[in-house]
Amino acid sequence: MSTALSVSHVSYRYPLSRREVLTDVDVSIEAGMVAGLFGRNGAGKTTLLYLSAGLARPRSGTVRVHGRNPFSDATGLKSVVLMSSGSCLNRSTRLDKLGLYWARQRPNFDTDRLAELLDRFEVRADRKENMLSRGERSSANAAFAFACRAPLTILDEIHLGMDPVIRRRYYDTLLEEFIATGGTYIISSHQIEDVEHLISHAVVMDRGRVVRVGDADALRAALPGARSLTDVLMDVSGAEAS
Ligand SMILES: Nc1ncnc2c1ncn2[C@@H]1O[C@H](COP(=O)(O)OP(=O)(O)OP(=O)(O)O)[C@@H](O)[C@H]1O
Repeated sequence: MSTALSVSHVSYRYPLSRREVLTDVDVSIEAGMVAGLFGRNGAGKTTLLYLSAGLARPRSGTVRVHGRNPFSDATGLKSVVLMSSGSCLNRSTRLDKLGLYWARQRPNFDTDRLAELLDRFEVRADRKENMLSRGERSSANAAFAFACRAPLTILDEIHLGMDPVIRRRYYDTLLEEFIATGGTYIISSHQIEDVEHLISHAVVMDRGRVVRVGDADALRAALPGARSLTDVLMDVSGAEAS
């Protein structure tokens, strides 16, 4: 089995900040799985995903996507797509036109799939990003992420703002894409119960460190009485159930 994402001894501090937000992080995600990244607010999840997508360079350590450096290697960069619920798309270009542009930049981009998913998520393809509601923006981002058909797809809290109907369609699409492409997907979400049944591997972060990693069933089984990965998260962060 090949490794989709390999993060070794990565530490990171934001420019102008003196505080290290990632400390000696080691994560390895095998290709062809859906993995979940969990942790409390400020744990460092988005920062880790940012580095994994080559959007910043670690202060120390290495990040590899399918063996390539996503920060400095154009092939590595095209092997990964990271989308969140915020503003990820060009604001002033119609989504269908933007899809044509993305197709020129990304080798596997599927414009027909983009049109199909925008329709499924009820986002008009003739809209520009700056005309979308919060939930529609998340849905458009998800449609672009899936249409990339990248070897590694990273979805960072992308469900935020989606209504329950669209959210269910989004999770169904994730499963459908995974089965159809055999690609690797990393989902970061605080709604652990929503994604727990989709993932086979989990990474749990706490205060800039990876504190649990491995098979999701094994992580649950290792904690006596744990019914979900939320219990594992509560345990690692020393939080008491209310
Ligand atoms: N641009 C920035 N400059 C300085 N510090 C930052 C910056 N962005 C994030 N941080 C800090 O880095 C730490 C990790 O943030 P990050 O966004 O990676 O956490 P997270 O686990 O994704 O949190 P959340 O679940 O709240 O989204 C936090 O303490 C945050 O305050």
